[in-house]
Amino acid sequence: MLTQTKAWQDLSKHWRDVSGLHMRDLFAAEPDRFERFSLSVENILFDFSKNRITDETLKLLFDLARETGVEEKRERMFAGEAINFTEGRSVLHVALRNFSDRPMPVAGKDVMPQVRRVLQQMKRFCAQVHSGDWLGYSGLPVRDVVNIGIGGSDLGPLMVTEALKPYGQKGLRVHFVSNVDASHLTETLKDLNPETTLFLIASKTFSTQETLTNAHSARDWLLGAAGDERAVAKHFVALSSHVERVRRFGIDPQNMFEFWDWVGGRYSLWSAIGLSIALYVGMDQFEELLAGAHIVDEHFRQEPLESNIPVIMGLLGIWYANFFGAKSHAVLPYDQYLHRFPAYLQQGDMESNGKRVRSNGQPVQWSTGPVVWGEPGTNGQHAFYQLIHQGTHLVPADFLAAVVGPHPLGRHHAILLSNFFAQPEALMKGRTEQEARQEMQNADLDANEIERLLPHRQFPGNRPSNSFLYRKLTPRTLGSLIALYEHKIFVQGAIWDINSFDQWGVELGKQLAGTILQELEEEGAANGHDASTNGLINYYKKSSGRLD
Ligand SMILES: O=P(O)(O)OC[C@H]1O[C@H](O)[C@H](O)[C@@H](O)[C@@H]1O
Repeated sequence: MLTQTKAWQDLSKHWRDVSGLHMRDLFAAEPDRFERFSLSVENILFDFSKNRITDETLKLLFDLARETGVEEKRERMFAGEAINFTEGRSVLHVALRNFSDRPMPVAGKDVMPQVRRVLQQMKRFCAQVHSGDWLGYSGLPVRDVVNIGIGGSDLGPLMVTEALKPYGQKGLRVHFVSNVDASHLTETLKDLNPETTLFLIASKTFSTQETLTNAHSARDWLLGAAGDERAVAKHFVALSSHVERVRRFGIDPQNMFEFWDWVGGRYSLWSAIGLSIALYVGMDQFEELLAGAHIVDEHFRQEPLESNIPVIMGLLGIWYANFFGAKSHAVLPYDQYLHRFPAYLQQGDMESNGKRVRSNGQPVQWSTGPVVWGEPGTNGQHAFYQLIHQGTHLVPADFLAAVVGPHPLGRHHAILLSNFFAQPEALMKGRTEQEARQEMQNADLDANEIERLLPHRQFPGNRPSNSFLYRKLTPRTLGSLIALYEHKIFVQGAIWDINSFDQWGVELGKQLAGTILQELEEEGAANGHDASTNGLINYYKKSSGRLD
């Protein structure tokens, strides 16, 4: 039991000793704090010195990782064991970017040949589309690619294609339709030409209601223009693990790019689900993305815990969630191209570690995954940073930025970076009473006014953050960044003793929606639910003329 491990108990005691320390004082006493508490991998500098930690804290956190078997669990993942124990599946997204010659076994069989086969198939397909050899029903090449998928079949490729805009291939545009709200598909298709549009139907299960509904409507849109079923083969490909359902939808399995049940949806952008990425940036750059992730996989697998970045990211998160009671974690990219990164990590982290049951079936007695949220800096500064600086919640935050911006435009990048450096500093230092008073005296406020405003204008600081400073947002660096977070999530799930790889909680709402959809479409009033749900459904039915 986690809370009964020696390391946990030592950490609890240690927390009482250090939680009152201020990082200002730690920095004043330790001039080498930055050198001691920063690491790097693949052009990414990870500075974790602005955390409420001492050497002893880190030592105890590493003890916790050891005592809870993080290293053994990591080995079990890389060895292809069925660590997704509620679904009996391996968790082997690392195989999708395995550039070593190590085999990756699932149930005793190396999966690398099939991984390479699909990569080759993606490569051939990208070449055909890029060269203009892949033709639509009227003989025109592809101009627009529409990925229809949701959750892991949307967020990863959407985030990556946004992040890698500067690497977009000329002439090919990508679009993402996820929401079953007809507005999403309608708005996307309104400016597209069916003759030059290619749909990627991305769904691991190929049974997701939103995706299939959108895919059927997209098919009708195409057939409305083409008038001939044979057009489907030229305009629809499937990215899925379920060949039978793909066939039933009417997509030729020849046009299917396969992945496997050992790839979790939220870990799938490295698989065939990444086809929109490969089409957009080219297969070479897609492989660079994989290579960046592979570098971090090797780092995670081989580095001792003490210099292992994802391990440290995970442990720091545990320090705040379980000892300081932090409930959320902010991800703040000072990089506009990463504007979907927080949204992507919301699924990655919250669907993985939003769990309340241990591996032995007992409820956990400790906090698990935090609420993950964020927006690009500097926008967030003008919206919600106030709460992070001065509110009553402790919000550990990750700051991310590139040394080299993609657009040399005036002083923009220097200004952006000045904010990237200033905010973590301000969070750490706060503003003392003395400083606040001095500032108001300098502004010639009268003495009474100064005393009245003093409590409002000082703030305690001591708010922790990590800074990630990478050289440039290349496909390789992006791959590394994403993999760092994937493994962080793994480390935390391992310590919390939960299954980071299932998502049963998502099911209940889906089942209820199925029943309600039927009720919306049939005669009469709904009466099988609680009074609120009945009331809402019947209000809707009356208002839309479906009920007298
Ligand atoms: O790829 P699909 O099978 O269509 O699944 C899409 C998404 O739907 C589900 O509800 C899960 O919660 C997600 O983990 C998954 O990524």
